[in-house]
Amino acid sequence: MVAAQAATRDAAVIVSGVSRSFGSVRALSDATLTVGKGEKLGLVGHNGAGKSTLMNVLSGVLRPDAGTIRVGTEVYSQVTPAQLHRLGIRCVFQELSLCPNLTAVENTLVRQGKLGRWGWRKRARGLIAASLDRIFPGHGIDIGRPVGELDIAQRQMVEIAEAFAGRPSDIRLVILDEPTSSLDARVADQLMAFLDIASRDGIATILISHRLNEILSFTERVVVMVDGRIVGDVATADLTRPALVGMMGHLEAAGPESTVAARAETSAEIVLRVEGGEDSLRLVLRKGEVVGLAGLDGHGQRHTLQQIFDAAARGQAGLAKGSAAYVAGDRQTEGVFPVWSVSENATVRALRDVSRYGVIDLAREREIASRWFRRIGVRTAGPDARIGTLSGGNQQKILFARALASSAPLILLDDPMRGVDVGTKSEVYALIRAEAQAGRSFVWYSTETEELGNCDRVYVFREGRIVAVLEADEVTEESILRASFADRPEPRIALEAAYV
Ligand SMILES: Nc1ncnc2c1ncn2[C@@H]1O[C@H](COP(=O)(O)OP(=O)(O)OP(=O)(O)O)[C@@H](O)[C@H]1O
Repeated sequence: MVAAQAATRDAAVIVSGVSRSFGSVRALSDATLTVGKGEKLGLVGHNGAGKSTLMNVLSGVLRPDAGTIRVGTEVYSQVTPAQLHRLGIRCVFQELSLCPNLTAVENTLVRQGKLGRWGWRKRARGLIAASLDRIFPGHGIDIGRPVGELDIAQRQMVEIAEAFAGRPSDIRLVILDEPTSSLDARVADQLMAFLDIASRDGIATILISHRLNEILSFTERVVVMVDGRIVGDVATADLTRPALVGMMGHLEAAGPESTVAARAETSAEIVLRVEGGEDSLRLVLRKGEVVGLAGLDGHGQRHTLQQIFDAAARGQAGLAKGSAAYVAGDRQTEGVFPVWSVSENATVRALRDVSRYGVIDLAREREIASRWFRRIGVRTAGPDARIGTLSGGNQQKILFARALASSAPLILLDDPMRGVDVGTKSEVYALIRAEAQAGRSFVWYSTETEELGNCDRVYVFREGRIVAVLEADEVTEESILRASFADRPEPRIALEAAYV
């Protein structure tokens, strides 16, 4: 395909003919790529296309089977992560890589290595605090807390700040794998504005993202991967969204992702009501409806979902016991069972359906799993593959299959499309609508504004309260931000909900 490679003399890094296989899966095939000094490069492709594998080779985490990496004047066929860190190549991993029992400050020491024997804590604190303040002004993160106690968006911010900590002249290239997948629009914008500054400082970035609008707005050049190969390399100015989706392969060239128009019957029975006091805005969910939760991340949306889930798990507040299934976006801490197979992960919520007299019927387990994998388009080597061998987006799809394969009438979605590719997303949106039409009800928290257009109604949260209700056609980034920052008296809502 077209080659719009950066000029070699200004190259920060040159990857030549790199391949990597996992057993029979050829994850990366003869990849060749030049990243220019200070360049903002986008890397896109369907789930399992090989993007993370390329990044892992570039960061020294994976050894390539063939090919070389050139950094400055040196050519390497194999490098260690420590070597690459010294050469100024840093990564922000999709499955965040911070040690959860250490604080952000201690993690900085682990990353940076040499901070001296004495006073390292103060130096590490200074580095991470400065980096967080520079990229995410007003972040409010306590860098002295163990990282495992931070929510997923905060962990993502710390991971990003770690990668950019230090003098710009020491950093050559930062690869960011889905860095905004848990960030709300405001924080994602802060990051994008910072990437411009980094670029002016001579730091090159590779942005891997399924948020194609982000790729089109913030990069200079886009590289497209399909099935382990680089199939396109185009200046962003010459691209449109449909053209980009088309280049990503046999995925439908969808327009904007919010394509699900059907509306639920307004007279359908109410299945859930989250009540406040007088004058407060309440959340009402009817059978067959899809309602969205929006607003800046961390303003009570996730907490509300968890309260509903807990009430359903205990059979309280009018909800039948076990009537809700939860799809977590934070798959690392709340989602997958890492040493289980993909079918075990998918059917764990439907154990009653796949067992007889307390014994799991393996054939039935595989049958249910395979059916849902086909519906959701999971790419896996087979139902017995370990879930950890799947690409991030495919792992996320398994969590979806788990919830939908259960018989729960109420599905709670906690920003569930993290890292899912654009083609699959539109299929999953249609699937959600089909399940809603069949009588299931959905409460869907999303940090992606576009996605909320799929909902019948959207509730905007601010400081633990619902401050606005938007109809689907009123949902825009601007209307959500306006409600999120509205300077007016707010109705009080008690999220210790009363359910019907
Ligand atoms: N450790 C592993 N063992 C076996 N197969 C693997 C392993 N890591 C990756 N793969 C396979 O390699 C292929 C490429 O995966 P990769 O994670 O690079 O995709 P990706 O483009 O980053 O996808 P996503 O958008 O979902 O993150 C997939 O088929 C995946 O299942």
